Amino acid sequence: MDYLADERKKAEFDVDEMKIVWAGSRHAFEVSDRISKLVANDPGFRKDTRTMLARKELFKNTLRKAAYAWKRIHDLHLSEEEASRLRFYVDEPAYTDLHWGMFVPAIKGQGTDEQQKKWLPLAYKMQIIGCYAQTELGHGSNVQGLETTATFDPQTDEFVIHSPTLTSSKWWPGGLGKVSTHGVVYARLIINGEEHGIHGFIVQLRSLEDHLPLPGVTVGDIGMKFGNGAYNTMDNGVLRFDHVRIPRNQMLMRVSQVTRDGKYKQSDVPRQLVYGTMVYVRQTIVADASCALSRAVTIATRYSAVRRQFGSQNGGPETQVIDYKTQQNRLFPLLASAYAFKFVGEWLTWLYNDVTQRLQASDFSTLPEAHACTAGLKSLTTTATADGIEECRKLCGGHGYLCSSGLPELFAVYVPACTYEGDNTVLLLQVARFLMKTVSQLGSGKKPLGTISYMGKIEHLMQSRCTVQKAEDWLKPSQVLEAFEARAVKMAVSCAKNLSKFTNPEEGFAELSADLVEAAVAHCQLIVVSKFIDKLQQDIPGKGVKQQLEALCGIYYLYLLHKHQGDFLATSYLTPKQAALANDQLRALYTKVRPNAVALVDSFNYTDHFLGSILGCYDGNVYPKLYDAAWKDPLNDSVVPEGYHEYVRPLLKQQLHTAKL
Ligand SMILES: CCC/C=C/C(=O)SCCNC(=O)CCNC(=O)[C@H](O)C(C)(C)COP(=O)([O-])OP(=O)([O-])OC[C@H]1O[C@@H](n2cnc3c(N)ncnc32)[C@H](O)[C@@H]1OP(=O)([O-])[O-]
Ligand SMILES: Cc1cc2nc3c(=O)[nH]c(=O)nc-3n(C[C@H](O)[C@H](O)[C@H](O)COP(=O)(O)OP(=O)(O)OC[C@H]3O[C@@H](n4cnc5c(N)ncnc54)[C@H](O)[C@@H]3O)c2cc1C
Repeated sequence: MDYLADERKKAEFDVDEMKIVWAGSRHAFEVSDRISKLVANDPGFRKDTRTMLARKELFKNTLRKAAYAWKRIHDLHLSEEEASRLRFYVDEPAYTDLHWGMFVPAIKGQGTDEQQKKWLPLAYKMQIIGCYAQTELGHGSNVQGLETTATFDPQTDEFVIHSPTLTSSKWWPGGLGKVSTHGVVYARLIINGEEHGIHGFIVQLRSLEDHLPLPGVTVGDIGMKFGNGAYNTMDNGVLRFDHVRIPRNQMLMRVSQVTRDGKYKQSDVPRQLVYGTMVYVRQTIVADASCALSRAVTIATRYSAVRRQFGSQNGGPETQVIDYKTQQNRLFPLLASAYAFKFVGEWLTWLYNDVTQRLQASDFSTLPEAHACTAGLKSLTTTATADGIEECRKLCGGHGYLCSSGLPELFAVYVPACTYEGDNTVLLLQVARFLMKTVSQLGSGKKPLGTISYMGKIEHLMQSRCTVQKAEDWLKPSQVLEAFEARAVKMAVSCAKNLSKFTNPEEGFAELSADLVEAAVAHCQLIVVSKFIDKLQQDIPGKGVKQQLEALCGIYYLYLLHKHQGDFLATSYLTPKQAALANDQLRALYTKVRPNAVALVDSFNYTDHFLGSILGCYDGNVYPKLYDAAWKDPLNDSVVPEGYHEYVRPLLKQQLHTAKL
């Protein structure tokens, strides 16, 4: 029986068409739908006991699943696209994520043609397994501060890789701890006693015969991480080198080269391309944020429609908690954010591909913008998603705290996204630097382009005032864009003015960094809002689909406007009355979305297997499933628990004795 059938009947739009919008295209939908069902129906990919397994068992099971996934990919002759969807729906962090997601891209992006020809076929066939070994015990954010050294030995035409201090131990790389045979290792290049900064080197770590560490290599796992199951399926590792020698041609040499006679040569590509893999991965993290958030929102929305508390009239049913405005005010902006992040993720993928093509044609002009966008949007979307998953847990009341809700594990797996691939604050400071540079160049005649083109309208935006007179005026895209642009420009200009009061700019930057981070957030929110609005300019087929997306877009920006009212008021763009009208419109949009809420999360097309949540199951039959699951807990295997006779019975006996006295 479908306990959510009444909710589904209320939908005012074509869910099948929305599924295609969410997937990105009909083709993407068909691949995703087919592969998600394939994984869901295969007992080899079960994950329902994951949070109960001890680490060793958990890890072995992950190795089994990764090998099984590889076998299925081969047996079924899956394409690259299908294989990546399969790994996604298996839904278990594994060493393969780093192999495919960082090791291979690092070689592709930073290796010469010759190096790619040698290493990529081995990696594609998984005849070698790689990780991305950059972070050290002492330094993660400050990449220039890494201490591992790679010293060129002209006698033997080799680099000597060495960990000179405890803090230079590599620490965190996923897949390194127990599995990787190779790593792209980042180290300080030294030639003839002279330092040339951080470079990537392909280093073999373990024997391909018996998997033992090669001479001079010390390697292991760094230990349990936050949560049950969760990211503990990954072998994040520690690695030390004791004068390990590698051939010269294992330095990744696309950006710079070391010649046979020890000359350091820089290509005509910018040095920052050494950071290229991080730009690539940050872009994929933005696309993934919408997946994690939409998953949590699906659980919270379905459960909120099933759950009833208070409000019974004449013995009738109680109120569905989704009908409380407070629940809507917490849930619907997250639903809207999931869609917003999807669309900005699609756009960012486009931007990344565009910059990659330009780089190949030696056009480096858009690299700073690509860095600022990937860094800023990675920070914005992962922070909102991690907070959003936790909010969804609270939206599910007490039951949200059970592992069977799926939310604790989802949070534990997701939350390190705020730290890995760049700490979110550190990344926003990068955006702030980019904004300050842009403001300082405004008078120079250099026209700001792309996501900062609004800075070109600085004179108008600094003077302009909001013209909203009634709540519906907040539905006009031009009005909304101007509001977000004026806020962003005014916050950036205010920071620039305050910075100019310092004689030492770096000192000023450090002192004002909290304000600079807020200016960066305002800029990034403008990008997300504008990309959502751009999406709505496209032809979107399907009955009612566009109207629903318009309502969600409105919720996204009006919620932000409400939450950051202080910025908009302080920059004098809005009056308090206009801010109140925005809030009226926001409530009206909640009412519009309410009957469509369950159908809007159905449009994500997640299987029950992928959701991994009793509260979020498609049929809404929550209570019997929760009740049954409780009895399956290993603690209920016996009626009297282990340890009773040892630790509880003696206490009870003692109490009986005291009672007699
Ligand atoms: C999935 C799970 C697996 C996880 C894996 C990991 O976590 S892996 C580990 C992940 N680890 C991390 O994510 C570590 C995070 N840390 C970092 O990425 C860097 O240390 C930094 C960006 C914070 C500072 O960089 P810095 O010390 O070089 O100092 P600086 O600020 O002075 O910048 C100098 C110039 O370079 C520019 N520029 C910078 N980056 C890029 C870029 N990517 N592209 C293009 N350009 C870039 C910058 O704009 C500036 O330009 P300007 O003004 O001269 O025109
Ligand atoms: C689950 C997980 C997987 C990972 N996988 C990999 C991997 O595969 N390969 C790899 O190489 N690394 C990996 N990492 C490491 C990761 O990239 C780093 O932890 C990350 O870049 C943050 O660096 P940090 O740990 O040095 O943090 P720190 O920089 O020490 O951050 C500590 C605090 O200091 C603040 N801070 C730091 N610098 C500044 C500043 N300039 N201004 C203001 N505040 C500042 C930060 O905001 C933060 O609050 C992984 C990490 C995790 C958690």
